[in-house]
Amino acid sequence: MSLTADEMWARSSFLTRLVASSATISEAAGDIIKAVMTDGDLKVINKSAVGQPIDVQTEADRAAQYIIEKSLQLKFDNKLTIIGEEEVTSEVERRESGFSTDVLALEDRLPAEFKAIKPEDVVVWVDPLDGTSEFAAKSRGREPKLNQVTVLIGIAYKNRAIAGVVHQPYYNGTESRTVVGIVNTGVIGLNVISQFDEKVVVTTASHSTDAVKKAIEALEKANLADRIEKVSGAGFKVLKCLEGATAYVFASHGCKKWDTCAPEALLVAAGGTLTDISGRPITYAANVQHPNTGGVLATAPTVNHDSYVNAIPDDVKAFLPETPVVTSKQ
Ligand SMILES: Nc1ncnc2c1ncn2[C@@H]1O[C@H](COP(=O)(O)O)[C@@H](O)[C@H]1OP(=O)(O)O
Ligand SMILES: [Mg+2]
Ligand SMILES: [Mg+2]
Ligand SMILES: [Mg+2]
Repeated sequence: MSLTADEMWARSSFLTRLVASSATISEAAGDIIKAVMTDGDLKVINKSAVGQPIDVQTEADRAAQYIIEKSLQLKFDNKLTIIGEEEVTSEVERRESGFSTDVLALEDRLPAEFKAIKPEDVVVWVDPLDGTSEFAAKSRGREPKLNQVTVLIGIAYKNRAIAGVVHQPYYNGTESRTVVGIVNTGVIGLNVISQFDEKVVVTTASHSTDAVKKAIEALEKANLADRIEKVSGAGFKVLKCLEGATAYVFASHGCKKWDTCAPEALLVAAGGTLTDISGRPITYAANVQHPNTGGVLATAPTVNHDSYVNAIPDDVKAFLPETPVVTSKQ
């Protein structure tokens, strides 16, 4: 006899409940993102300091951050440590209290260690809208590639990314999809490709630097990159690595912990790997500095991660040090 949704919730551990709620909340955030786009006034601001490269934020980033944080804290009695890209400023009335029964069905496969996780053991890393430069492309006179926009909710335990929700509001035009992964448990929402006819390496479309170019050239020389695809968003690039690309390489430090936590967990759950450019694991402790100072290197399932790490030139690695863990607030 199959269980009702409420019965599935009642028998589930905290982690499965958190991921199941995050999946549905990411979809509510996706609805809000689409509503802002339909409304047409993105209310774009530049977050960066004077003299720094432009770093845009829109009303969709702000409103999506708001609904995600408020809904998660309401559902879990304000017990969560949430670190989000944006401040919780743009009020949205809606609270999402639903959850995905597809995610709750993973409960039986959850490792015993994960079943014992409590709210105070986790850090939730939220990027309410990854790929803002695409979302806001029209403000700079360019047609946006909206399928590159994602909502990212990542869960870290003992400093490691263990569960991730990657929601694509415009997966297929206006149709959305939600992809979820829990490490050592499973992936739902996408068919993982792990055989490759050619080595496609994805990298940044909007934040290229000399080091980024040098890393890519070295991979080409080592026959590890037959074709380069420049696309936006850390979430979208990791989805690419699950659907035919071999690697995601970003030898720069603009990408932050909320960009990589959910994608890393999803990729690792599928059998892939995500580290910094030197092969060091990325730490998601609550007191870690936010920028991924060591860059990002992700490889698809069945790909030899070390071969990519080894091909990155030493001077590029030296330029991208490991992220320090700090005790003071940043
Ligand atoms: N220099 C930077 N300044 C701000 N955000 C950055 C920078 N570089 C990367 N990011 C964030 O990392 C993501 C992946 O980078 P890229 O698309 O260049 O590969 C971007 O979508 C952006 O996230 P967000 O859109 O959430 O601000
Ligand atoms: Mg941003
Ligand atoms: Mg981002
Ligand atoms: Mg963002």
